[in-house]
Amino acid sequence: MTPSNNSSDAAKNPANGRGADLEIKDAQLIFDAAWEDLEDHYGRENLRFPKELILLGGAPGAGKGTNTAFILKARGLTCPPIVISALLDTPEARRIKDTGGMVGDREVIGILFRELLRPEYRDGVLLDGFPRTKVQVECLKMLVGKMHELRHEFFHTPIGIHFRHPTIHIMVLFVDEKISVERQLKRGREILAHNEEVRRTGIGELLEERPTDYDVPLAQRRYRVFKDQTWAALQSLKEIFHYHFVDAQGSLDEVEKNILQELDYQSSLELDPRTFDRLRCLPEAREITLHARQELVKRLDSYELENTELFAKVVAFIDKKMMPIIRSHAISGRSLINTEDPLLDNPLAMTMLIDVFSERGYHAVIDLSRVETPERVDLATGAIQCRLKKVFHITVNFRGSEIRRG
Ligand SMILES: Nc1ncnc2c1ncn2[C@@H]1O[C@H](COP(=O)(O)OP(=O)(O)O)[C@@H](O)[C@H]1O
Repeated sequence: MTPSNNSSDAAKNPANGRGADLEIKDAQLIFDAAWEDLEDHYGRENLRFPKELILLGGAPGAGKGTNTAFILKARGLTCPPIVISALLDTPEARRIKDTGGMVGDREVIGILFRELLRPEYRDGVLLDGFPRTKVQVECLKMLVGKMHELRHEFFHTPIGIHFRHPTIHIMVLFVDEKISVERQLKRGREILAHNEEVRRTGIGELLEERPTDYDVPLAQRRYRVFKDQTWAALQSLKEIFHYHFVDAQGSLDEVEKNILQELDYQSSLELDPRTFDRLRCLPEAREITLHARQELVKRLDSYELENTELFAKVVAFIDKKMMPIIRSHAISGRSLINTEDPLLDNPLAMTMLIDVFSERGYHAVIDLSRVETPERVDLATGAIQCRLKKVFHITVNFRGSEIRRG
């Protein structure tokens, strides 16, 4: 594998004219190659990935390394984290990292996928620094897709237990450029001091000295690369996975508090996979309210165009039969209208009525009751024959008048 590949480098820079489609195609090619390699090397039944992935992102110096142990403890994980930049250790990868750039997606994906298969990560693992680009984000989505596919494939087999429902958390530690640069330089100073001490005493291990931790323009470049590429790429994961945004500007204590708060809040969402599968067909309230207004407009226009006659009847019904009553309740803002009009037997007419009121700023609710009215008695048997009467109770609420008596 080559340390850097041109296609993904180009994809990382939207300014060079390559569109999102090409980025996805790149991702598909990179993913397919990496996946094929895994299947050939390990066999499909051995592609056992971690049940839980915690993807820790954030600007350089945001505190990813600093807070890793704390996050692992909070999630009950005991295995060490996977630090992506530490995995990328070829001379070429080092050269790119030293100048504040990013190593090619092909290399990152290839190395990471293999690493994820290590048995110690089965229950869950934290990844520090992945995904960093749009292509890596797409590859992550494809990987999770494959994890679901394998889960279904092996569900009813003796090895089904190794293919559990994956839970993916994205945690982004946010700091601004000023703090990012300050903390990168702080880390540089700490590492220098540590290494001097190791050399002096011969005790301990030397830490890597990164050029970006000692040079303000390089540290700034790293921040900007993060902001332009990684930040945007991470946003697209919000809708798919558990997404935690953590303000990491404050003191260590404050950041820990923010992390716990985020994890606590989201843990209520971590249902058993079967429960989740059962509920996921129901949209969340925010999803349906988000586009409610546009949907209403679309429906009203379609009534006018496609069901003109019925729509005209509904509007005439509201105008002639309901509005006089509603007007007489203008002070209270609440009126209840009962009707047996057969127009409302048509469910579409009912929907139209509710929609028209919504569009005009009212809130209408329809309730239906069926009343059996005795019509005839069979004198021989005593049986009573009833007629079914349908009564629609329409409640219309709106903002009443502010006028108060007295
Ligand atoms: N909340 C914080 N307040 C002050 N310094 C911090 C904070 N979080 C991290 N640091 C310091 O910033 C430097 C970089 O942190 P590090 O965890 O290595 O960042 P990252 O892994 O995100 O690049 C370290 O010197 C660390 O001690």
